[in-house]
Amino acid sequence: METAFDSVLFLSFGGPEGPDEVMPFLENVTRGRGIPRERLESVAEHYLHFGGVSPINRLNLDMIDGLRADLARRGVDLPVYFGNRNWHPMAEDTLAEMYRAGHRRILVFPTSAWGGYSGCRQYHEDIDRSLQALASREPASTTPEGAVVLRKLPQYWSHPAFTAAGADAVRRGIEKLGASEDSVRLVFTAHSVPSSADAASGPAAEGGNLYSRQVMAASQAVADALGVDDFDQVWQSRSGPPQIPWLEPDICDHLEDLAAQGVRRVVVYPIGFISDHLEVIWDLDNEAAETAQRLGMDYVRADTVGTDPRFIEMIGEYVENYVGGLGDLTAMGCGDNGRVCRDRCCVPAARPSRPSAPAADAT
Ligand SMILES: CC1=C(CCC(=O)O)c2cc3nc(cc4[nH]c(cc5[nH]c(cc1n2)c(C)c5CCC(=O)O)c(CCC(=O)O)c4C)C(CCC(=O)O)=C3C
Ligand SMILES: [Fe+2]
Repeated sequence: METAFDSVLFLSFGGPEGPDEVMPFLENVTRGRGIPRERLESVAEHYLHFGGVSPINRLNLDMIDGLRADLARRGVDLPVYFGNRNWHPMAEDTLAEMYRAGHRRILVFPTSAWGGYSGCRQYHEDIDRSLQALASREPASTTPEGAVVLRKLPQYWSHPAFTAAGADAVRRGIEKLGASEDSVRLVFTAHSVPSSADAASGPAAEGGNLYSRQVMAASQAVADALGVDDFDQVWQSRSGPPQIPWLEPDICDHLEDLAAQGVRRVVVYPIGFISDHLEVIWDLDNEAAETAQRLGMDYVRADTVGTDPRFIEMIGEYVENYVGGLGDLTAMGCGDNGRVCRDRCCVPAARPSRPSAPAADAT
């Protein structure tokens, strides 16, 4: 097979690997974001509750293993590298390593399914920042002969495999609750974002709110696959000062409302994330689970898609479709070298780029 692309960068958020890394990691995440210090300290405690280790890196490496096997099955002979926005291995370092290994045409798979600033644009910014770092480390990368292309793969929130894997996760969650006379309320959750950032994403003609509209459409698709008419869309893990509006309702407030309505059994599916990382295991398995328990509700948190074979195959399918250089460049979220997406996906930026690069050299 002729390959226009020679490698894959699996690009994610990053997470600490021990107690000493928690604060430096959080400082990278929140640099220039105006997140109150108290919020940082309480989030640090969530990480410290798990020994300062976020499961996110291991979960990403598991998906990468799956992807490697899937690519081998397809006969797509591309190495898969791993890099992050906020912690080691930093995307900047991984890109330099890839460059030194001779890779010049790189497909980037982001671990966010979504559009909008946090879901899409920030990954373009990571690519841009990594290229800037490469220019100073490897000046040849700025010459025509040494030039690099990093092509971000499209958003996959509407891919049938994402829907099917999610529907099965919910099905398993419902089974875990066990049989009962009482019906089960299905609740979808995704990471909250500032309402202003949500409003600013997506074509103005369509009313902005790209991220929340995508999340709701994805939830609707999973509900349809399950034949469920009644479900709720809620949000989680908000940060930022309380006076600034973020997408609501929050999952815990919503559980209170459901209990007041007499709902006794809930399955919560974190459709906003692709692995059971800290935002899932803390905010849902601890906080929301405790809230449900206090309210006397039966509560099950459904699995994220993670290493579900259909989801891994979806990633492999994207790589295979784009490897020859023929993939659809107009697909939402797709773009080269950190240049913003077509279709006015996450333009205009809800916020300026970060004022400075994160501490890529910190250990
Ligand atoms: C839309 C979205 C996704 C989904 C898309 C995607 O997956 O990319 C996501 C994922 C994640 N968010 C994560 C962790 C954090 N997010 C924070 C802060 C923020 N997230 C935001 C949005 C999102 N976040 C926003 C608008 C902020 C405010 C500050 C800012 O504008 O940047 C903070 C700061 C502290 C706090 O929570 O206040 C942390 C620690 C982890 C890693 C978990 C682990 O370590 O296992 C993951 C995968
Ligand atoms: Fe985008």
